Amino acid sequence: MHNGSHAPRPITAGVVPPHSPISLPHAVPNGFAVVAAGLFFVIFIFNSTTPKAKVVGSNIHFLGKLSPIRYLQRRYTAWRFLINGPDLIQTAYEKAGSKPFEVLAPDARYVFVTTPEHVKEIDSAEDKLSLYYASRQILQPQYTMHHFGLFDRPLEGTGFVRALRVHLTNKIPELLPGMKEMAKNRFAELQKRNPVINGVTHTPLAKAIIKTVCQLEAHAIFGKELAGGEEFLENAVLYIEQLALNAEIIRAFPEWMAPFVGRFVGQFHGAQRFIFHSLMPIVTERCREREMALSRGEPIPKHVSPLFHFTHHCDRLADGISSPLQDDCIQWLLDSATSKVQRTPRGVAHEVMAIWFAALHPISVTIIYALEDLCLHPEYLEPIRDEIRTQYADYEATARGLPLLDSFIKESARLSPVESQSCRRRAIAPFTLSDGTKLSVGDWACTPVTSMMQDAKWYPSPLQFSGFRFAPPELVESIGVEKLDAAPRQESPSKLVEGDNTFYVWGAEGKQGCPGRYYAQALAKVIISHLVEEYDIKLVDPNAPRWWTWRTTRVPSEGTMAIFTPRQG
Ligand code: HEM
Repeated sequence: MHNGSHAPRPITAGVVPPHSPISLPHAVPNGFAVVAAGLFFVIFIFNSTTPKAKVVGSNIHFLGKLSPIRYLQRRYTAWRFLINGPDLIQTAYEKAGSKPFEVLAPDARYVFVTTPEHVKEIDSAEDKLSLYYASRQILQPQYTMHHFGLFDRPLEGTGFVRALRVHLTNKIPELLPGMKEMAKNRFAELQKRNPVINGVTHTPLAKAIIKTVCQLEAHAIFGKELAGGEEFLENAVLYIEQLALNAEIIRAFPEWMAPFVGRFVGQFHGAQRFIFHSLMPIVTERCREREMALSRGEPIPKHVSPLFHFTHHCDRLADGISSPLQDDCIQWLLDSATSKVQRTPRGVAHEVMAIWFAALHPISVTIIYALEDLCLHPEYLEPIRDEIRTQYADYEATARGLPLLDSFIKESARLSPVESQSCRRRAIAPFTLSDGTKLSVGDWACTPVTSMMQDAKWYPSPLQFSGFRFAPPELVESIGVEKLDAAPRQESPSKLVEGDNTFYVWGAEGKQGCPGRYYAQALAKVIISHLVEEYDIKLVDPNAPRWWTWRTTRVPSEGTMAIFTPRQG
């Protein structure tokens, strides 16, 4: 078992620490433990025999087809997946070669594929293998996103993908200057609340980064009215934590019990209601404005993001040079909606809540691990700082550049990815891969993203951290540091946002891949640039566990403390 400290084997299974999104109580009374164990056993047996295992042609074996011992072994492995997922995937990956392989979880059978041909097959069978239904199973949105899911998303695609892939991506150059200023202010403000020990501020790294990212993303996604309120921002983070916990509880039970369990657990967690009811008046007003403008044949009013008011864009606007793209995510969703229901206030509010879930966690975690890696591999700091000092202004003006930082983040994401499973598609109809592997309704197709990114077939010295592995070779050579020059590199340079047949961090390369990736990498560059430029950073305990795992997700340890010392000059 690996605990996430900086030792080279990054595939981990960890213990669940307290105060984590899915934390367990420290000490439980004995009587309670017995009842909980009994309940767990009942659920275990019950869940193992629910209708989802009885689909026609399923490869999930149940009691009738297997010996009782074999059956119990398989169910035990399935439940072990919750705390040991990445290791189980890695073991199966190593055995399978390039063939598809199966890993069982308590509530699904996962079929992992690794060849580009198979990935293409699973990505292009949208009528049978659905990203949307996989997401629904993960998130349980009916119970965790204030009754989202009352309508089914049309299979031909949705407006929210366009809202992010086209509108948000196009807007990055205009957002960038305001983002840095906002990151600076937010981080400094959060620092004031952190404990001072022996005259030094100790920063809980995960919390500080999540809250900083939350502030920046809230402006782009929820709009200025909401992003300015501290209570709203607190609830925006809490909503994700409660969602993750509630969805896990619901998934521990058989599917037919979800409505009861979902309604029950939902009562204790109010952040989803807070977010929904905060959004509704704003979205309703936007819908009304839009309808009125359309009925009068007038242009639809645009809402300017406050990020524009920070730096030189402010001057440009003052000079009368305005951009036609001055609006926010609520606006883009309304503009991009493909059905009437998605243009209703409820529809838009739900889409915003779903986007928020996709947006906040993975990029925050990517930034946290990259900062930790910078502390653990300080030899990269000076070249990166130098690049920021000499090229950040260009980056801000063009949204292009910072290749060393880009490569460093990519290497960090390769060795400490947020997820060990990507390209998830749930079978909504039976499906057969070209090699004859069958998926039944309810099974999932997916890729073993961590195992592939750490395979010596494609990555030389795959477990060695090489921060400039993906940077252009002549650039690395020009730094003139032998140690960095000698570290393993890929045959061709590539950028963080570029996926390929061995790098599925952003999902499949087809139209279903992550629509927020360009914004995500900009956010990471802004926040990391600001922090390394303004502070010397060190970890209080560089050997402490960095993460724990739940299913396939690597959750940053809340106990990781860092010291940010303002740099002179
Ligand atoms: C490091 C950060 C991020 C990572 C690693 C990441 C990764 C992914 C992956 C693997 C998928 C599934 C794609 C597939 O299965 O083919 C996905 C989907 C998605 N991502 Fe990201 N993402 C990140 C940041 C963001 C951000 C910042 C946003 C929003 C601004 C976003 C919005 C979405 C949405 C809305 C989807 C669902 C697309 C759909 O259902 O069709 N992501 N992302």
